[in-house]
Amino acid sequence: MSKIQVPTDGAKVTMQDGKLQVPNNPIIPFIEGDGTGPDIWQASVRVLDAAVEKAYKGEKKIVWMEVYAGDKANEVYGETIWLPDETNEAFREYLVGIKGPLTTPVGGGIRSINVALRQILDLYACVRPVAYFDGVPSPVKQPELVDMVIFRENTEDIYAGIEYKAGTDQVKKLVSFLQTEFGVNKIRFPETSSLGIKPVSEEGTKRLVRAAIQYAIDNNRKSVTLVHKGNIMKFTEGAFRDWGYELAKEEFGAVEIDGGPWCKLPNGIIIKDAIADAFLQQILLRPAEYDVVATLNLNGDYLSDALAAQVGGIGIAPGANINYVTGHAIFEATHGTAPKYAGQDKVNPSSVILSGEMMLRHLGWSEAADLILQSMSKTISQKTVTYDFARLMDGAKEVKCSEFADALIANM
Ligand SMILES: NC(=O)C1=CN([C@@H]2O[C@H](COP(=O)(O)OP(=O)(O)OC[C@H]3O[C@@H](n4cnc5c(N)ncnc54)[C@H](OP(=O)(O)O)[C@@H]3O)[C@@H](O)[C@H]2O)C=CC1
Ligand SMILES: O=C(O)CCC(=O)C(=O)O
Ligand SMILES: [Mg+2]
Repeated sequence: MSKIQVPTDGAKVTMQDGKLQVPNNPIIPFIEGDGTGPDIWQASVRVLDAAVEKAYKGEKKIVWMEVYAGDKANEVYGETIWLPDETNEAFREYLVGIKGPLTTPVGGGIRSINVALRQILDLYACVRPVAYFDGVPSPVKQPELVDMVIFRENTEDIYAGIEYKAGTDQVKKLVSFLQTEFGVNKIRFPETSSLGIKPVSEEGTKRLVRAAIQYAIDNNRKSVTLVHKGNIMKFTEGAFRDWGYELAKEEFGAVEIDGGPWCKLPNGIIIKDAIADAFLQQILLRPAEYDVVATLNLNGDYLSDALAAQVGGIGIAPGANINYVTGHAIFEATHGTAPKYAGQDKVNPSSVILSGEMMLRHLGWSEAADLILQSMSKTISQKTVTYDFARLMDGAKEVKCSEFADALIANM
């Protein structure tokens, strides 16, 4: 039986001829999230609604529709249900949605619901902009030099969840197959190994790199860097690099610089690559040299949190999961459920609010999105901040999660 209450006063976002069609009263499905999710969502939704109201004076309005996943799905649907089919169907039907973080247990238990949503809806690009707001406390000397947008492949790599546990019949069969059919003798402890499989495809790589290059072109960015560990994982991460360059040449007219492999698009955008370990030190030492980044799933996960830390932490790190072909998109913060702060009305809601800002821009409601950015800058410059910034800022006024939302609304 359906538990989702479909609002009667809204209309669907649709996709026609590759363009999003957005009514003035779009129905937007949302998942509140686990842990600190409910506190953050309650603060964020007020800010998003206030920005839309201020920008469009009632002419446009988001019609929210709650859908369930994680702990709340358990409460609403019963103990074994974490991601109901009708939640997937709602995101499929209404195209654009937003979610809070959901818990994933370590070692055993359910596989990630967050990853499942991306896979089920084929949201192949995880887009995470990382930019600095003046006044945010940062561990680096010149955080303002960080202005990057991560395009993380979101459906492949070891996140595909193809893993076999040590000691099981499955892993024994797989080890034996590798040894007998392929002569593999490099599994150091075959009796006690678990195995994981890392699928990386040409199609998966090319659609992600295509999105990253198109984004760079549309937003006048300077470069796209393919980040990989292709010296070690030659046919997965190395192929990601090669397919990326190939696509840049075949579809975007890139030509090699000084014999390659770096190349340049006709409009001057540089396509380059970096090995992931070196890249992690370069972003600390020379962040201004990097702009749009296209990378594989695991690298992108690590990189997102590391880069977020450079501009103030994952309290202010937004993101989106997008399929540019079907138009499906779910916006979500980079951070997780921060469970130790659950129910304390304490954490920073900025990551979800800025994910909402990305969603408004994606819907074409840029006036409302701009209001959020302006008010975020103003509020931070007034040193009215949540605990995460307050603990590193001299003279800050520490406010609760909900009070930070109040301050943002007052500053619009
Ligand atoms: N997309 C998703 O839904 C994601 C879900 N997860 C899941 O979340 C759960 C917890 O993961 P964990 O590794 O602890 O990572 P979290 O991102 O949840 O939290 C780690 C630390 O980051 C800081 N932090 C996180 N969110 C905020 C915020 N909104 N404001 C201020 N600070 C924040 C806190 O730092 P401090 O302690 O210094 O105050 C917190 O202890 C796991 O089950 C994990 O799988 C993780 C990532 C993404
Ligand atoms: O799904 C999870 O629990 C973690 C996912 C994650 O860390 C991410 O997507 O950045
Ligand atoms: Mg992560």
